[in-house]
Amino acid sequence: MPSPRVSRAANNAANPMNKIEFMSLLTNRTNSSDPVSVRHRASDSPVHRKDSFNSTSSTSSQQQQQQQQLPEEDCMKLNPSFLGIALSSLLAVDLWLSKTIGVCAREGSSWGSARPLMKLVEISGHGIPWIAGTLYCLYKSDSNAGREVILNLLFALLLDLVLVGIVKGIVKRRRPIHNRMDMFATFSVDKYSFPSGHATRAAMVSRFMLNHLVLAVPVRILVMLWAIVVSLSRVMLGRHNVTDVLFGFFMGHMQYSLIEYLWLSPSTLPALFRM
Ligand SMILES: CC(C)=CCC/C(C)=C/COP(=O)(O)O
Repeated sequence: MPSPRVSRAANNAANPMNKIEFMSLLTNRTNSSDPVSVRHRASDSPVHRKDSFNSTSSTSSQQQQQQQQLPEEDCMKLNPSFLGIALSSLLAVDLWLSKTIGVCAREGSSWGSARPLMKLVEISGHGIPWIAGTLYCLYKSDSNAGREVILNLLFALLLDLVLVGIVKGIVKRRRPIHNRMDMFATFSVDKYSFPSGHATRAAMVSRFMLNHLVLAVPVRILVMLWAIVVSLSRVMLGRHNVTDVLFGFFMGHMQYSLIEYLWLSPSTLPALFRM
């Protein structure tokens, strides 16, 4: 049986690269006072070890410069930032929670029998009934104050469609894979899910109604519940992830504040109110 020393020597003779690589590691360790070798030692990644072999076979200054840059690149790959980890974790929780809540995503899902009811809730927050209803109220309104409020609601609904379309087009987040795309009347950007247009509309319209209509307390509670149910139904139907709806709800509130700021009135836009 050959001794370990003899077999190692035989191995090195068979594969000279082993010996060279071993020597290059040794050189890096022994020259610890040399700043360049300390830098080399900073990375023990296989990529870098391969490069230290190259440095022994070629010593051009360009390659040395390249080697000095590599450890920092390696660090970036091996140590992702805290923000990166936090975002990936949030995404994982979002996907898991959305799949868990998506109990009406299919007829065969655990709450599949409630799907037709959820689709009615979906239509109650759709843009077409809201725009058509607002136009009808505008046509029927006989007071200037009423017309002003309804015109601003129409403006808010149109602005919502534009802003949601822009954000969806920029973010381009796909709808959840468990969603069945059987939605009523959609635009091309509605293949994207961030943010939920139903959630923005529900938040904005409910705030608008609570602030500009005189409503009895039970009706006010119903309006708030409607906004919550419309938003929740988006995840239950599998149309959206939780973060799409949460951001949509927040964006709807912001849109309402924008409408308040841009409020159209006979003094700011007299031509619109002369009709
Ligand atoms: C066709 C019109 C006037 C509006 C489209 C409304 C719609 C389908 C929005 C998408 O909502 P989600 O982003 O919540 O799925």
